[in-house]
Amino acid sequence: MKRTIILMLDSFGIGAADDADKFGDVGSNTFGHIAKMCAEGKADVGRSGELKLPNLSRLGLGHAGKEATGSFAAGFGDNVDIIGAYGHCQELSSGKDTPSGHWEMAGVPVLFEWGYFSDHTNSFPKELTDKILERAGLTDFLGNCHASGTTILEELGVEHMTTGKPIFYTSADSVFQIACHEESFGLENLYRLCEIAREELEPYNIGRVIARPFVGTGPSDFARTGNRRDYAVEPPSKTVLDKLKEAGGDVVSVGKISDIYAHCGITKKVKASGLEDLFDATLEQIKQAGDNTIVFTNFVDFDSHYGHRRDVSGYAKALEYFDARLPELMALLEKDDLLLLTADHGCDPTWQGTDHTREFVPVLAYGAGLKAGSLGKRSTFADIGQSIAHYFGLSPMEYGESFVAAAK
Ligand SMILES: O=P(O)(O)O[C@H]1O[C@H](CO)[C@@H](O)[C@H]1O
Ligand SMILES: [Mn+2]
Ligand SMILES: [Mn+2]
Repeated sequence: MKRTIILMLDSFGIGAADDADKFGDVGSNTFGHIAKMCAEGKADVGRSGELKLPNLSRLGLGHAGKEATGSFAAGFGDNVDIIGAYGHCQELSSGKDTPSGHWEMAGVPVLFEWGYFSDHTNSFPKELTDKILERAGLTDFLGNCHASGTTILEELGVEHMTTGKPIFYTSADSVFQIACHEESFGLENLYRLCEIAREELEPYNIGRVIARPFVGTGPSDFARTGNRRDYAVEPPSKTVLDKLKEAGGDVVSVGKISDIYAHCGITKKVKASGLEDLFDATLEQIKQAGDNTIVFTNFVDFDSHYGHRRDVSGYAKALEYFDARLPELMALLEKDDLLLLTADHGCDPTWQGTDHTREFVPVLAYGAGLKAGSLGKRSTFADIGQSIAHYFGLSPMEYGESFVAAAK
């Protein structure tokens, strides 16, 4: 029986990539800086002390971090019995965004440049927003800037609720984001507005439109909900997910995976939000998964709740929760299953600003006859996609080098 489980820890980078200078990210290290802050007693909100990730350590996380940066993260060292194959992957794609990272790990790096709205204020061309408003039957909008999605709600959420004007904002990512109140504006209205924006953005080469629904009555209780929806463009060529689907296999998306691949190569979508629900849903899908199946989960909270919010304690606590639940998941694995843990980019919560950071991502692989030990530095995330193709006996991907043997 052949099954691959991919646990995608959104934003869990393990040290500045070789080309971090092009992004202003030299010295960034999501994992390393969280561990350092924990060891210094500076990440004690809701948790305390050193970062403790015993199960990820046994899979090789600490060692992968050491190979990526030259030294072990604080609290991690050699005194662990390694059971996984571990490595660190450089990104080939031009951007440090979520779709690029995901597509590349499925074998399709993004070698073209995305469009960006790089002006921090008056970010959007008037002809674009005019068209979107006209088609949606609206007269005006708020925002028109780079922003953190929670800060902009504090600033403009009340005005949005009283005027009915949607909030349009962007970031260093190739995104057009729309925040609207779930009740006063309406969730379906927000989704419709995003679909219009997706169409009108076609000439601008923007990776994603993101619906950012929220609830609450004012800045003190505004909260974004799990009804976020990402409208991505389609990957530029077939990913390993498409290949397995075409070969008659199953590709189960848990959380926002399906959205990120624009629903290409997915045979089943399972909705879940929040770390606990995402983990529960993953376990349930592994229990149900038959032969020739990928179960692929995006754990988005690391990025959206903690990385972008620059919340070190929250990030550490979430990692410790994830780690504590890993044994439950590993107990469900069968002999030939392939377990892969990785990330799509960094989002160092100690870094300036609120954007992603260009980092190596870990690849921790377990099962499928893999020998414990180092896989070394991988020159592209596509090694993951190539390994999956090889494991399932699919035709090779154009990019990447496999680190697993084909399963019998
Ligand atoms: O600040 P929020 O809305 O979470 O936005 C973040 O999430 C988006 C997608 O990753 C990016 O634009 C990033 O800035
Ligand atoms: Mn991401
Ligand atoms: Mn992000």
